[in-house]
Amino acid sequence: MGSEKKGWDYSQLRKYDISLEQIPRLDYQDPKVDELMAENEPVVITGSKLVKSAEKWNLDYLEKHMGNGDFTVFISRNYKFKYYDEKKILQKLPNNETNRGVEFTPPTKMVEMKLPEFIKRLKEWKRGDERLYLQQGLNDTVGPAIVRDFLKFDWDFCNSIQKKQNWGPLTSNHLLIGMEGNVTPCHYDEQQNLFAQVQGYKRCILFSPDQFDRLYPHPVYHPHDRQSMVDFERPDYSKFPKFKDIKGCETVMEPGDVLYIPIYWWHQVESLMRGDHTITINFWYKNGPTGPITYPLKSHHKVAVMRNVEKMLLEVLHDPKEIPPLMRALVLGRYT
Ligand SMILES: CC1(C)c2ccccc2-c2ccc(C[C@@H](CC(=O)O)C(=O)C(=O)O)cc21
Ligand SMILES: [Zn+2]
Repeated sequence: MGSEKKGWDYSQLRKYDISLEQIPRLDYQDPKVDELMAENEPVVITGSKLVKSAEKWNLDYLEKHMGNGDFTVFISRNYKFKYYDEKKILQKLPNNETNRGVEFTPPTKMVEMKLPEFIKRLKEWKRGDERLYLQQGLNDTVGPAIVRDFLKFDWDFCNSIQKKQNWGPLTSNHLLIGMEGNVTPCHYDEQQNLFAQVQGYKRCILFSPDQFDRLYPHPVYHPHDRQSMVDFERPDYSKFPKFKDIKGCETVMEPGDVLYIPIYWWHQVESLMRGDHTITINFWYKNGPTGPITYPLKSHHKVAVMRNVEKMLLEVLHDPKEIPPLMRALVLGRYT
């Protein structure tokens, strides 16, 4: 990103000790876009009209047209919005023991909020206040004008990608309204994601699934399943030594950009500091049928295998503490 007018500068990015390449930015008509997506490689698609009908979605327009339904808003006392799965907080073990001895305090609160209140708190926010992040699945509770804009998304564009890449059905669109400086910490999802930037600038840092052993995800049974345990701002290299070798890629998204976040790819997303609020719409698709399995397995297949092994071991051993000794006995000295 040279000196051309880009509407942001490096002082608005958080500093990490991570080596990052640039994610390619290609025009939506460039055939290389399809090639990269077919390889499950991330790419920033520019110039599409995917969410052009939403470019007028500023806060006043949304306040006027979003209807008076409740919206899901996450509240955090710091700038991080680390996702947790509520269903995994209080889980019963088969022998009726709760929590598997996991003490978990949710790092964010999830509340239902009317849009005018959310916008008021966004506008009145000052340093030290709690931060807010609206993350609402777009459904029919929104007002008719928003439905009209939604229907005017360039569905031919994303439908043609879905078909070309042989993806499964579109499962959801989420409207994300974040405060400047908000960070969604590093995690992976099990869906293909077309991440469309509508307002403001968002920095996306991505890592391939083969960086799994450098990002130390929480155990599968943990509420923070799929999220990295490493705090990028203060990495604990004694607990997570391989994080030092991490290799990733990044981009700063501008309004109109569409980032392809391939299934199982790790991503950390931050709304630029001092960059005003951001608005994003994501398009999540189920993955298509896995084609002919080739060997050695692709790294994202290995992640799926590891998840299944963890689930099976937990099912039979009951106690998570029994997993490391059993895995060591199985591997050390035998599969070296
Ligand atoms: C994980 C979570 C909370 C969730 C649970 C259940 C249904 C939907 C979603 C959902 C949707 C978007 C985000 C944030 C976004 C990154 C960013 O823009 O901050 C991102 O990570 C992505 O688009 O994949 C996060 C979530
Ligand atoms: Zn995600």
